[in-house]
Amino acid sequence: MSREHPDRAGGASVALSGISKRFGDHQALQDVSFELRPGKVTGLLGPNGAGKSTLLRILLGLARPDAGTAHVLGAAPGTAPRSARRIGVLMDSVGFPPRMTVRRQLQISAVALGLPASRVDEVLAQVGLEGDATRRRIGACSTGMRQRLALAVALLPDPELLILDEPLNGLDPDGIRWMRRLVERAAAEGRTVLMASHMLSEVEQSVDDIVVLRRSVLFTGTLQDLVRQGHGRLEDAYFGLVEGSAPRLEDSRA
Ligand SMILES: Nc1ncnc2c1ncn2[C@@H]1O[C@H](COP(=O)(O)OP(=O)(O)OP(=O)(O)O)[C@@H](O)[C@H]1O
Repeated sequence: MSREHPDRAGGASVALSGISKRFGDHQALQDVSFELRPGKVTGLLGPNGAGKSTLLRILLGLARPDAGTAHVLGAAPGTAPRSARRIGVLMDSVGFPPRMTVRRQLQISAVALGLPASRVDEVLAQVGLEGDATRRRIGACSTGMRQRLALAVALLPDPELLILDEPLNGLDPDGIRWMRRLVERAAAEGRTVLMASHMLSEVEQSVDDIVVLRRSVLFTGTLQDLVRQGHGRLEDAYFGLVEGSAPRLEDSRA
């Protein structure tokens, strides 16, 4: 099954070229370039402070790069027509108002996006939040339930592009398997999925392509090619890249 969207015809749905970003005297991103393809899940890997969240914020138009260009669904970040309904974002599941119920939070998000109320029940079912769980105050939800709610908000608009920052946080093994299937299905439907995660073993099971970031792009390509660099082990390939890059990172702070 493949969804038809004009921006998906052939080209990349996200293209970054030469993106750099500095905070004071700290160079957070340096000359970052890569592309994301429709129908693929791309894993964004990198150690703490590598610049992953900064990059996601730039993609969403929440931060401005100092240099470089970004195209997201055929436009500059944050400017694609109807972008709020074409991009689903899971970045933080702790920011919800604690006294709000799960269902009410989704109803408000649906109204804000101009979506029909029926969409709320559809996504609640999709993320496995039904019955009593939908009437629970968010403050009384488990971390895993909040993560499912955050994903439900991301899925509400039936987006072409899904940006997921640490989507597996707080999920139990069953939740992790469920998330993997959901992401796989999203890609099979022709969506573009970018997933930042520290969980290498899970990334290895979920993604088609990989970007390894540590201020600069250390690798961009298929999972298969990266694993081959580690002689069959993603972990070895990852640490080979990341540990090999450490001196250059320190040099940059001078
Ligand atoms: N608004 C800001 N002001 C100053 N420094 C910032 C700001 N945002 C990020 N940084 C710095 O930029 C670097 C990259 O941060 P970022 O949060 O993008 O990394 P990350 O890869 O997402 O890390 P983590 O895996 O820990 O979430 C870090 O050194 C961080 O302290």
